[in-house]
Amino acid sequence: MLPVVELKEVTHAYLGDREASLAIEDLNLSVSQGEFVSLVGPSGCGKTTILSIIAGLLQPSRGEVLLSGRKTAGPSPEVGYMLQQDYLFPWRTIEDNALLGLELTGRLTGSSRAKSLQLLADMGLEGKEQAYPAQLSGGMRQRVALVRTLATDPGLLLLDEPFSALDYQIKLQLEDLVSETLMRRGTTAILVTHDLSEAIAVSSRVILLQPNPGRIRRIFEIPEAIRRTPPLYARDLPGFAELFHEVWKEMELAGREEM
Ligand SMILES: Nc1ncnc2c1ncn2[C@@H]1O[C@H](COP(=O)(O)OP(=O)(O)OP(=O)(O)O)[C@@H](O)[C@H]1O
Repeated sequence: MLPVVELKEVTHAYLGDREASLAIEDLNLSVSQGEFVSLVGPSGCGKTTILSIIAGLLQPSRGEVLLSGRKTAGPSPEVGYMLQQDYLFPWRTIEDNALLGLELTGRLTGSSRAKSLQLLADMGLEGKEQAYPAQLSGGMRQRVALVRTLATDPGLLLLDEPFSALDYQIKLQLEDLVSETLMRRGTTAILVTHDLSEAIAVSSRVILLQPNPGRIRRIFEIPEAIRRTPPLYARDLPGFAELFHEVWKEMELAGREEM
């Protein structure tokens, strides 16, 4: 089967007035259907640049990105992008916010609306449909943003630190919910996070990047037992702490070598 997303020799330099800065260089990455991959690494190693390129928001200076085998040219409805901030519209109800992606892509029908309302209920938001964002907690708003992204049924979900602004306990609950929802739907996802324990708990593969320029330093395959266990409980499994220390050590080295 074709990979959902494939990066081939992708290089990107940001152009300033006087000089170009090389953000990522010769990056090769392939993500298969149903995989949940995390990108981790020291600040500035190119994680957000990679997501922006996959989302079609940024054209790489060199190399190519294939979505299900097809070369990308700009943003695709196949790709859902969820950010740290929820970006809900304060003047729209929760239901109307959740349906926004469907509306904008001309896919709002009786059946897609019913599915979205069900998804809101699955996310524990039943009864909140007619509320406004300001009446909800941060964790609830982030769940609405997730429903809005999933409602369009993207083949690939990009998550840029979606839990980092939340309280620790809420963050753990949301990790569980998102991981379970994505696994059930078979959604392919790429997560950017600074939280190594989150990356190990939710992913099938953790990709460690190093900066200057951004390159893949090491790929950690997450053992099946950890992968199949809800993130909250995965953290207590044998082998989790060792894996955490291994990734941590490698990340320290990646950060130190650039200094
Ligand atoms: N718009 C831009 N213009 C110029 N340089 C940029 C721009 N965006 C990012 N960079 C540079 O590209 C490199 C990669 O940045 P990027 O934001 O992708 O890294 P990151 O790993 O997501 O960082 P962080 O973990 O701090 O969010 C950094 O050196 C950064 O300074």
